[in-house]
Amino acid sequence: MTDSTIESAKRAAAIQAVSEHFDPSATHVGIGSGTTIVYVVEAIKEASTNPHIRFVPTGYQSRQVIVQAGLTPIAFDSLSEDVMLDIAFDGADEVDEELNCIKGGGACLFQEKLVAERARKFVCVADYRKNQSRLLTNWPTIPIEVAPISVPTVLHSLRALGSPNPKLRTTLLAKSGPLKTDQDFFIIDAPFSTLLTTSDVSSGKGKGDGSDKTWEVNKLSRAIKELTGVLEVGIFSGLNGTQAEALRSQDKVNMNTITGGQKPVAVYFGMQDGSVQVRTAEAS
Ligand SMILES: O=C[C@H](O)[C@H](O)[C@H](O)COP(=O)(O)O
Repeated sequence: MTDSTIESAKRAAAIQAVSEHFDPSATHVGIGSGTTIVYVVEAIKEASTNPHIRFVPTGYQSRQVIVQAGLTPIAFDSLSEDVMLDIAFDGADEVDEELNCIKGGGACLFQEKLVAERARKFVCVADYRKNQSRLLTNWPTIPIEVAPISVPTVLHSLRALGSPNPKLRTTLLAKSGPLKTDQDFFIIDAPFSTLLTTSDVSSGKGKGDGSDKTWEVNKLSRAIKELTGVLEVGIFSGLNGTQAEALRSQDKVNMNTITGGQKPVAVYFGMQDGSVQVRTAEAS
């Protein structure tokens, strides 16, 4: 596989995702982070002449991409409480067959989760390397954003949860040291055994509660999030925006629905042969 095959795959997936989900009459659109989102913004720029759309970035790089495309950014915390984003687009590091995602490979995950949960529809765009049936198949670790002072404690707790060798992520620069996120926090990358899906647990393939060091996606996400010092976990799981909205409209508000959905309603994978494979919530 060449770099140009991967880049063409990302571009093809972005073009199709935007043509099938971007509505030029939208008012608020979330824009994720990473290398794939650049192609999404290019495709949106092509498709839209509406100057009234406000684009909500998920961090510094994301805001730069919006501004460089000549689009208008608006800070997440300047949105009034009742405003939902019409849609959010983002990349992913790995996606399983139930559309659970690992994100944070580029150190953005906290703002990405805020934006995904605020969107009526969250759509992911990725290349073929990210397309797996279970999480932690090809992508090796769960990225976790933590308060700097908590690093030793969180590393210790992650080992207790079954992660063999969690590591503080460092910069690749000559001046070495921990990598800082947009919140000035640190990232820990924690490996675990390949994660079970909810259907694996319901069909008796394992308990997924970590008792034998094997975890189901949602259970692991919750267990890590509960550790003091953890700001956010790079697992996007649970409900998608459509499911969360349906429950909210029936007044079935609980801890899973009050914050909105984290999972995408659709993932577009650019393939090696130039085609695009689409995985949707209905099919999962
Ligand atoms: O931290 C970065 C984000 O979660 C990205 O969306 C993710 O890492 C995918 O990035 P890329 O599109 O560069 O593969």
